[in-house]
Amino acid sequence: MSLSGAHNDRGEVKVRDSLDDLSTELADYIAELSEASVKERGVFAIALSGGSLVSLMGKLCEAPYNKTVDWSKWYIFWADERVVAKNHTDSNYKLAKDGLLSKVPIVPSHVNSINDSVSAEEAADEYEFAIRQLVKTRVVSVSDNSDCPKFDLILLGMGPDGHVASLFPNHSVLNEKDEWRITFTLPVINSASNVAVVVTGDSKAEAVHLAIDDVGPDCPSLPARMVRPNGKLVWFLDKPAASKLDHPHQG
Ligand SMILES: O=C1O[C@H](COP(=O)(O)O)[C@@H](O)[C@H](O)[C@H]1O
Repeated sequence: MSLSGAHNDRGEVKVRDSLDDLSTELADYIAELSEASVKERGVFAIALSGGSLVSLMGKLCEAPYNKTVDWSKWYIFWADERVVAKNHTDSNYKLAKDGLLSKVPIVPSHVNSINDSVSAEEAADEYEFAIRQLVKTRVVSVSDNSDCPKFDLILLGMGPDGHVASLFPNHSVLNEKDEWRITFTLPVINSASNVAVVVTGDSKAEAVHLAIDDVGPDCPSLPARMVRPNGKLVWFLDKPAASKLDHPHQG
């Protein structure tokens, strides 16, 4: 059984029975957004995270998606990256390369990863500069309200503590208004046309509840709750992750 529906002002919530169903739903969603974006803008600017997300995107490497998606129009970014060498096991670039990018015909020059041979600060500055250049040429759109990039899609996972990307609870970077950094800050995430948060497992159920349900002002700095894009927000959950929602069948 699959369920989906609007969940107050916290976006659309899709709950799937199995990881297999969730992966198919996610692949369909990404493929549809890619098609719409290529039709409208000629390109698809997508930002990835680390963790379990990449393996849940695995169906994109299989039929029919591997043949129907216009990979030549994809521009890849990372919403979350660690400052390590690109061949390091902690590298989100490596994770995506091994699990996705090496399996589909993405143009190598469209892959915007960090420079791993400079300091964290320099890498952050370079990454922001590179994105600004692509905003200038409209490979990445620009927000209607600020100079922030407006990615066609930002994909996030969430930790059991409610962190998204590398935005952890009670961290000062949650208040960042100007800098984009290597790990995207909230102004960048919230400027996207589409944001999907993909969460599985019962260890995340409480954080999912706190991020989505009407829980009052008790957890103001839960990063996942601060994801409120100008565009569309969709939650992809398996049943264990959705198990503490007030109305898991709402909508
Ligand atoms: O630490 C991180 O965790 C989240 C969630 O990862 P998951 O494996 O539990 O899905 C991930 O999205 C983020 O990129 C990473 O830095």
